[in-house]
Amino acid sequence: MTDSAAPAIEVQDVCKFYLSADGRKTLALDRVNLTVKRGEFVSIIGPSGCGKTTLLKMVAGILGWDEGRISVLGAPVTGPGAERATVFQSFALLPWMTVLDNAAFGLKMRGEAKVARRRTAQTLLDKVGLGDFASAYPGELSGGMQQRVGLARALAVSPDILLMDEPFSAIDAQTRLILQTELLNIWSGSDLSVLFITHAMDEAVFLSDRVVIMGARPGHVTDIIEIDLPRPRTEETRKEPRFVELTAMVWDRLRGMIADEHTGEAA
Ligand SMILES: Nc1ncnc2c1ncn2[C@@H]1O[C@H](COP(=O)(O)OP(=O)(O)OP(=O)(O)O)[C@@H](O)[C@H]1O
Repeated sequence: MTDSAAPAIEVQDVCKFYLSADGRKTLALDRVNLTVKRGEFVSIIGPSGCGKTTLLKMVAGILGWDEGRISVLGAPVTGPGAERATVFQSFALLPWMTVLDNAAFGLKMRGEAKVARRRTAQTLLDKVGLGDFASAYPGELSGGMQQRVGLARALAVSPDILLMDEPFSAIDAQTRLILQTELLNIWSGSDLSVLFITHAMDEAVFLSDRVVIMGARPGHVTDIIEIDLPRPRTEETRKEPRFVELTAMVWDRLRGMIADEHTGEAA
């Protein structure tokens, strides 16, 4: 059961420990709180190892936690669910399947009939600009095109919530800018709530309503920055003084933590 008034994602006082090979318990996330409202686009940025992927996997329902509560659409997370879809950095496409069957894969897992799932997948491939590549194989596509297939596959299952773990980080810089705009176009015409992990400050600012900054050792939320840039955002947005200012603000908040991390490494 979902609650129509509840936020899309609610993380309350969540702690996560990992067990190291020698049996020691390490605190990976320390009392993390995070809310993503319905229809909101929220990015998480933070130094390597601060627990961004751990948090996303917990919201996806593929990793447990030790303390606190996580709910989506008002219902406690107890595992993966039909209302959430995930896009990973690694594309995670099946190389022996055509682009169409890759895009239809989530629907196949849900038991949808072949004709219906292929029809839906074709619609989504058209939406991400790959309509003509349905019968190609992933190995024949560029990285940017493969990630478009990953996005089509995630959207094909009509999720309420899209969880994206550095989806554009393996893609060249120019294509990345184009994919950011395409993602915003898809999101703005939908009711999707998005939780997006990135290392790129300009990407976080360009895409988001709010940017959540995390610190490491143990992972915790240090800041939340409201991104008050008007929408729709376009290539012109990137040239606006406020865009530059917000990107600098994110860097200011991150810089100290990253400097500490390098000092720690050198010691
Ligand atoms: N399976 C695991 N077993 C033990 N420790 C783990 C495991 N997975 C992650 N960790 C540790 O938990 C912490 C958080 O890892 P996580 O991958 O969530 O960070 P991250 O912020 O996503 O990093 P990156 O930006 O480098 O992808 C790190 O210190 C990592 O070494």
